[in-house]
Order: sequence, then C-alpha cells, then structure tokens
Amino acid sequence: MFAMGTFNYRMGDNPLSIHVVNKMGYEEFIKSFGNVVEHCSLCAAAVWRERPFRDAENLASCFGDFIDRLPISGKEGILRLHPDLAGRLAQAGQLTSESTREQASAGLNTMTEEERQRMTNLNKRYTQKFGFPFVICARENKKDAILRGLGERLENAPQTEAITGANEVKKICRLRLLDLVKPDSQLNSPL
Ligand SMILES: NC(=O)N[C@H]1NC(=O)NC1=O
Repeated sequence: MFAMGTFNYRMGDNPLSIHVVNKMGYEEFIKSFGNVVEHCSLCAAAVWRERPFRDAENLASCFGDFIDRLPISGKEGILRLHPDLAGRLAQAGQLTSESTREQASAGLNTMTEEERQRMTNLNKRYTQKFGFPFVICARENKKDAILRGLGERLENAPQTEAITGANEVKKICRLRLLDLVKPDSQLNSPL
C-alpha cells in the first residue's frame, strides 16, 4: 500500500500542464505524484478519482481534502512515513530528493554541532511522546523557527499534534505539486 517504487520526478525542470495531468491513467499519475506526500503513494492513488482538476491549486486542494478526511490514525500513519529533520537518513544522504532539497532550504544541512544535538534530542523526546516524528514544512521555515516550533509543539496534546502535523504535510504537498504542475495552466484555457 505504501509502495516506495520508482517515481518520475520532474522537479520543475519540465512542469506538466493540467491537461496532461487530466489525461493520465492512474499508473502514470501515481508515478508522477506518488511522493508529493512523502512515501505515501496511496494518497495519489486515491486522489486520481477526483480528475479532471481545474489547475495545480485545485489538485493540491484534492490532496489536502483527502488528508483532512483521514481519521487520526491515518494522519499519524502519514506522519510516520516522514524522515526526521536533520536525522539519521539526512546524515547518511538517504533522503528522497524532495526532502533533501527542503531540508537544505531551511539550512538544516549547515547546522552547528550544538544545533544538531539540540534537534536530535528534541526529535527524540517528540517521537517518544507522540509515537510519530515531528513534521514541519521546511520550505516555509528556517532552522531557528524549526527548533523553536519543536520545543513548543512538544507541549501539545497528541490529537492536536496529529492534526498540526497533517496540516504541515498539506503545505509540503502543495509546494511539491506546484513544482510539478504549471501554475498558470487551467482546465478551460489552452495553456
Ligand atoms: N520531518 C519533517 O518535517 N520532514 C520534512 N519536512 C519537509 O518539509 N521535508 C521533509 O522531509
């Protein structure tokens, strides 16, 4: 269900028009959008049924609505598919290309040893408390805001945190989609 197969990442080099997206069969759709929610191709497999999409923002809303409709256990499951920020996978160079770029944009690849240690300790406490990793949209935050957010969100109740984390997944997903689909391409225009 959470297959981690090969996806056709296009990463903005050659963004798709919405017309091309709307003509995709589900296999191609999953290949193109299977990682807009990290390691969760199930989301793309479900959202395909909502086509035709009006534009990139409408496509992002469909993913967002799917995540919103999941019960707390499903939201927690999606969070568990995310790598720790500046964690073991990042240090081993084993993140997906999307996560690598996102974590670098927040400056997480240039932390001091002290910052890295703080992040590791807070991540550990967070995962021990909630049973899923801390997730935040790294492209919308810098490392200081992330460290602060981690400390603050550690105080939240588990249900609040599953919802907060899922909302961050929606932001990450939207930005990944906007890299893949031309933002000005619309169902009712020739672009
Ligand atoms: N844990 C976590 O927030 N991971 C991520 N956030 C993001 O923007 N990209 C990630 O890999």
